[in-house]
Amino acid sequence: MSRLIVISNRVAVPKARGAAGAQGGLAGALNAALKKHGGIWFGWSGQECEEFTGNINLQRHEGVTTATVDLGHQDIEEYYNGYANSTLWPLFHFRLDLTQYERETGKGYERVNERFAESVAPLVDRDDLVWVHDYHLLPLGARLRERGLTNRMGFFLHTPWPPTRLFVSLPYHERLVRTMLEYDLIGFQTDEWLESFCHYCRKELGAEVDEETGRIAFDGRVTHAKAYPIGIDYEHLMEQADSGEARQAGQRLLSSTRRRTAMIGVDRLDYSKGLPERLDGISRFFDHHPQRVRDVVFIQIAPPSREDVESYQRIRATLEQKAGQINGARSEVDLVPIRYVNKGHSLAELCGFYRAAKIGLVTPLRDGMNLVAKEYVAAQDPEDPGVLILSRFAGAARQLTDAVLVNPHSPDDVAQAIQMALDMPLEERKARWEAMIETVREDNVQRWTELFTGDLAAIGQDD
Ligand SMILES: O=P(O)(O)OC[C@H]1O[C@H](O[C@H]2O[C@H](CO)[C@@H](O)[C@H](O)[C@H]2O)[C@H](O)[C@@H](O)[C@@H]1O
Ligand SMILES: O=c1ccn([C@@H]2O[C@H](COP(=O)(O)OP(=O)(O)O)[C@@H](O)[C@H]2O)c(=O)[nH]1
Repeated sequence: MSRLIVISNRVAVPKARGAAGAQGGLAGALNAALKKHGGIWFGWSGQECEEFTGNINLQRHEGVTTATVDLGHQDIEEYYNGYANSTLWPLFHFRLDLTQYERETGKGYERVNERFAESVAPLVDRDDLVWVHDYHLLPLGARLRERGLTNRMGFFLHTPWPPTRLFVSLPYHERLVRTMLEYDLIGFQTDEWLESFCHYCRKELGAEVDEETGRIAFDGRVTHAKAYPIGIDYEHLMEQADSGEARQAGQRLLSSTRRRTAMIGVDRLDYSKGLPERLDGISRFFDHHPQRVRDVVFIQIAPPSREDVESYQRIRATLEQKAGQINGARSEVDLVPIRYVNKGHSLAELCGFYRAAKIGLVTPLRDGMNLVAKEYVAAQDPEDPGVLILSRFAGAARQLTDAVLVNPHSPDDVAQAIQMALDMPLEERKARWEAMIETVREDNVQRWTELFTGDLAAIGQDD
């Protein structure tokens, strides 16, 4: 079996940047993938240095070798806060209103991709499989090819890929996608994003695209594109869910809610997660059913994320204001309907909360996958499972079709789903859960890794 070289912006090293929970689903998923496969995980340390030196910090932790570099202030500003998170992230989540197009940040993005290529290239052996992740590193494969790497190289996009009519608003969009076609295999979370990418390649680049097989021929090269929905590390989650830490966390939550039904939301504080819209839906439920305010309590866990980006500062302020308004209008001396927790929790604690909460609210406006939805399902008591309310615009909705699917933009829809969930008979809850747990258990992160790396390794063998 070839060694795997995983390259991503975010690397889960013990001292990584950010509070617990702020690192999102990618870090946990890749950690699981590498434990299984062996190899090296390269990326940014999350630390800022005076000037980029290219010095690599090698560490071995729980069987995974990480190789990280520090970035200078200007690099972080232009590449991470700038082009990645103020241009590509909003654009890829269909938010043209938040997308900034700045030539300087684009240059910083190119520069950091160049630096990554320069630093990681010497670590790659001839037979290694190279697997690059996410929108931070779209041109990295091309930069590695320029350095003479002929390895099989794959790329996985964890976010959505936007429709062509939105994507073409990006200056130099053609140049960016041309660089992506230097990868041998490009993976997407769902067929929808895959189709949008193929559509772009056909319409804008004039590439020859076989929609059936995902074969894209352009400029004398062939790239394969396919959907690989990411899953959770099911076994690991079950161990965590069985721990004393999980039980304690669940108990703590239950004793604080007394006899009220707990509803839970767990999301990085990101505008793509639809948090203010979720509160609007809850508020609408209270408007329609004032007598039920005493029956439910909503707990939103929202660790801060990308705090140096202005749109993230704004969403935080909006959310705090909205939670305050609803609580102001609905609280009693012994009752606060919304608990907004601005810090992260361990997976074990989350499992305890998931199980104690009889409703899981996962209502992003747009999301590549959303692993929280799958974790919520996995953590349920099979004899008395809770109800998952899930946005139809999350990648996860393609697989979890037995969740209560909602339009997160509609407060009425969300309110109605809450009512339905609260009143759902045990039989129906069980039937829905049984239908969902199978895909959560089987289509796990190990399977995702095997499918992607298996396809990547096979490329070239029968072409
Ligand atoms: O690294 P950050 O800037 O702190 O952000 C955290 C991660 O957020 C995004 O996660 C995505 O990947 C998940 C796993 O595939 C998926 O379920 C989710 O829908 C995506 O939003 C981002 O794409 C990652 O690069 C970040 O590390
Ligand atoms: O306090 C928290 C909040 C979230 N998470 C984890 O962060 C990930 C979020 O992944 P998801 O795919 O839902 O969204 P992303 O943040 O990657 O966009 C999940 O594995 C959560 O368990 C965590 O460990 N602690």
